[in-house]
Amino acid sequence: MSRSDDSRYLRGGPVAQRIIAAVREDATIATAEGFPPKLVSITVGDIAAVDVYVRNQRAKAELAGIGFEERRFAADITAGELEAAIHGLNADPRVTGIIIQRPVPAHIPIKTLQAAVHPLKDVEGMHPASIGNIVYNQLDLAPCTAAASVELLKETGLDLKGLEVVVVGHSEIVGKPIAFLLMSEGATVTVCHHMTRSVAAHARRADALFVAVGKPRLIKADMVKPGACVIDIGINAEIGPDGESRIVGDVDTESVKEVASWITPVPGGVGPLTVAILLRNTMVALNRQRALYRATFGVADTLAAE
Ligand SMILES: Nc1nc2c(c(=O)[nH]1)N[C@@H](CN(C=O)c1ccc(C(=O)N[C@@H](CCC(=O)O)C(=O)O)cc1)CN2
Repeated sequence: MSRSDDSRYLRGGPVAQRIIAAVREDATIATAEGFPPKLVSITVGDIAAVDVYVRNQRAKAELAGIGFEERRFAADITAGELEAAIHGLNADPRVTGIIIQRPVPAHIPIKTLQAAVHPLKDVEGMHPASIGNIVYNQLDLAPCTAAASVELLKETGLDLKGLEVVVVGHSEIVGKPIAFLLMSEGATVTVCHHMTRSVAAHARRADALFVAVGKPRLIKADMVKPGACVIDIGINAEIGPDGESRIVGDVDTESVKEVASWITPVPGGVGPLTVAILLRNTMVALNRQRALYRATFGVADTLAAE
């Protein structure tokens, strides 16, 4: 069966379109009221998968009526120089959201950069003070890839309460937030990582399996419970047999789709939804800024546009 007509594929595109249409309405109103949303992306160094992400962010931000600017920095920039650039963006009232694309080079402590972003402009909720919100079940602004992955699981209609979920990968931007988001929904969550003794043994028990490790085709059919939902979060660039660069996930899709009831394709699964959620988060951040202006200055909240 071809990719286009297989109902087992859980596609992010249709959900992303719905979200972007709603964001567009919000952004149009906010702009008319003198508060145009503007997202600034910070990229450090050259990484092909990140370039794909940023290209899609720009295209979808334009569709949603959100201003988008990319600031690119050389891989040998210092952490101090980057922090100074971020402080400049924090102080600029025209900038309403900041995203730091990951990964950054090893000499830059990512936590220091995230902590430099003003929490009100933190569109990923990755400031150390913001990431704790999901521990407290405040879920309206969560890290985008994690939120997109959970949103796709919800599309299956499975009851999340008590669902056996296994997350392979425990990064702070994807695996850990997924675990917290799912616990908030009542799922029973197991997180596997590089010290887990048998990832396969855990994975085979899962009603829903999330994979985010950056290892092409790590998960094979014999690691998946029949009827499970498999959410593939891997974005790995590789050269295909035709000599062209292509993106593949962490799941061996062709074999796993014979066992799973749902599987996210790569590309076309979590990726498009990640971008849509980033734009939705951008509006959540903007609305928090507006609420603060209102609380501080009364009704006038047109400062950003002036
Ligand atoms: N600050 C962050 N950095 C990173 C995150 C994140 O959530 N926040 N996650 C990944 C992002 N990423 C890979 O580096 C990535 C995300 C989304 C897409 C994407 O749009 N994919 C689409 C389109 C593919 C295409 O046009 O060929 C899809 O999968 O269908 C690409 C990459 C790491 N960094």
